Amino acid sequence: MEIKFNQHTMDLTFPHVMGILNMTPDSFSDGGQYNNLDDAMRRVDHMVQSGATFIDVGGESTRPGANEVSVEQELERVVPVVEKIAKYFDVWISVDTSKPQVMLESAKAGAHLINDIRALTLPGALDAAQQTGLPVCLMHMQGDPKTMQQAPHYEEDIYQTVNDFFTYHIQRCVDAGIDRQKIMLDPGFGFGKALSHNYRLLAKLADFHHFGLPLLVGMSRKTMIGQVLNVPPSERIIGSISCAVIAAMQGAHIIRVHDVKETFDALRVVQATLAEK
Ligand SMILES: Cn1cnc2c(O)nc(N)nc21
Repeated sequence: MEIKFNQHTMDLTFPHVMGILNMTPDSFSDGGQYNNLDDAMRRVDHMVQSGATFIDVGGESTRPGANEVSVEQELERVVPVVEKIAKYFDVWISVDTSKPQVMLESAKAGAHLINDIRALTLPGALDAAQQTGLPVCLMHMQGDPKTMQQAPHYEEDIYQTVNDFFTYHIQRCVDAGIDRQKIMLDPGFGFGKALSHNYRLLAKLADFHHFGLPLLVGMSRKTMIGQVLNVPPSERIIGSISCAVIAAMQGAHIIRVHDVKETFDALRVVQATLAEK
């Protein structure tokens, strides 16, 4: 599995670790420790040295209950960081945004992937993504971060709901001129889902391979782990690694995490196993 775009080839024939770089003051897990560029670059260096081959740069917290951020604020938080990572590091840069302007500016600054938790549904987002020519990750979410966890409910099987969501949004992107081969899919763990919804999606993750597209997953330190272990985010690393291994053993291509070194080592054990399948 590989994605070709703008003279780049993204090799997804092995599982990748995507390191999280929250440039937000309220990120639910790293508490916004990286409020300035130098701290952010030190964090990126640590994650790349630890095995991350993707860095996901976000300027708007997407945790449950999070407030929205202005486009100016998001541009200020994200674009300089994307620019500096592109200049100093050999790593795929993902921009975690729903705003068209942030997509366009980040692409100009050197981003390689658009990671939109809202699946390009804000006004102008679909066209902006198409204009960048970059690969896009389409993630399922019910509702929005502010309210999504108040009472998540699905009339039908969550797998079917997410599967139909992917079918619809892939077609929407193709109709807008985005090459189908540039699309990645993500079930959106924790985005408008109760505990059972999250684990059913994890249990059936491999069934999404029928689309023939890369799968990106993010479960790191999330409530779906906290609810099983009854521990705070800082004590969810073993649960997070467990989720990463369960996903990678089912062929997930990109695992979005806080704990890069630990996940990288776990994925190398997964790779050794899959190589003997
Ligand atoms: C920004 N962000 C937070 N959680 C995420 C997840 O699970 N997937 C993707 N694609 N992005 C996420």
